[in-house]
Amino acid sequence: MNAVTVKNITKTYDKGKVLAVDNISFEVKEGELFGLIGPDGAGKTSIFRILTTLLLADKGEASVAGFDVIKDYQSIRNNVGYMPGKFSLYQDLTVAENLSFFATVFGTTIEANYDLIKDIYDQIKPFSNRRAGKLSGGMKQKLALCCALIHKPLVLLLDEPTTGVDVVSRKEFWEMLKTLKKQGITILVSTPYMDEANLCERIALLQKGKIMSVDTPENIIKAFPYTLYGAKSDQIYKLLNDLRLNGQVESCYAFGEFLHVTLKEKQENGKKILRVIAEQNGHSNIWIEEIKPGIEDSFILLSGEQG
Ligand SMILES: Nc1ncnc2c1ncn2[C@@H]1O[C@H](COP(=O)(O)OP(=O)(O)OP(=O)(O)O)[C@@H](O)[C@H]1O
Repeated sequence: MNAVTVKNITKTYDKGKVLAVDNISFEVKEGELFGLIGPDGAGKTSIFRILTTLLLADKGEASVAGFDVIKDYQSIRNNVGYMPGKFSLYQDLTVAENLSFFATVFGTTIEANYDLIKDIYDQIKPFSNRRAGKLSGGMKQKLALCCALIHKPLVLLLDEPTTGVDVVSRKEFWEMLKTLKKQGITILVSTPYMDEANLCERIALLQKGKIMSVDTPENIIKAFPYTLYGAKSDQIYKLLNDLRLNGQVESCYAFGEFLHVTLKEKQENGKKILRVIAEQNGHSNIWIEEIKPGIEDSFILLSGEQG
């Protein structure tokens, strides 16, 4: 059975003027760790709010844990754990009070489901009397996850849980998700960070309310149809412009300290062609190597194809 089914969902705002979600469909299998990957404004939060019954879609159907988002909204609320991007904690309540509040709302107790949250809660237990508003970003995130898990949900929906959190906490958070997955919980998580896509079993790449691809990160990367080159010289910005203006170059964009470049035609001697272009434009300290594409490269390519 699918844990989440989204079928031809469309959502607009402002009397149809803003198209936030554009006829999207995807499925999350039971026990899967599935990522919705896309930049700000791609439509991630709208999808989560539809799946958690907080927002009505204009068109389409969706179900979570076998329950329809409209007909069975009450059952969804009881079987889904939701960690919204913002405002999921009561800042004036302590860590322990937040947790017991969420347990009470769901008609359970902290003790009844403690085994599920124990490993995560142990990390914030020393601060159980501290107000949530006074916690660090990483600790807030752990507490919010405990609150979303306290009623032992079948499906966990996490909207940008690692946005604004330091690198170490982000890493710890993904470790926690792996452990929860092993305990049989289905996880749908959104993120604008492309590096986190590789930590999911399958992903949907989302842009301007449309899904561009749904597959494993490995397959999405494998489908990248060009040979990719990394390039730099002592005038990197000039090199970017020079390559973009050259008729043989298909795409060129800045990526960290390098440029990522593809050529229109598959060439045996692509490295040499790029070096000659750079030299003809007066560059020195030229470095050009064939490199492996990543999810970011696939995302940029698919975004371009989508226009
Ligand atoms: N209540 C609203 N009224 C009007 N437009 C909205 C509303 N909520 C979202 N939008 C617009 O819909 C689009 C999708 O927004 P959504 O919040 O779903 O995307 P997102 O991927 O979660 O991005 P973010 O991380 O910025 O929230 C954006 O263009 C956004 O400005």
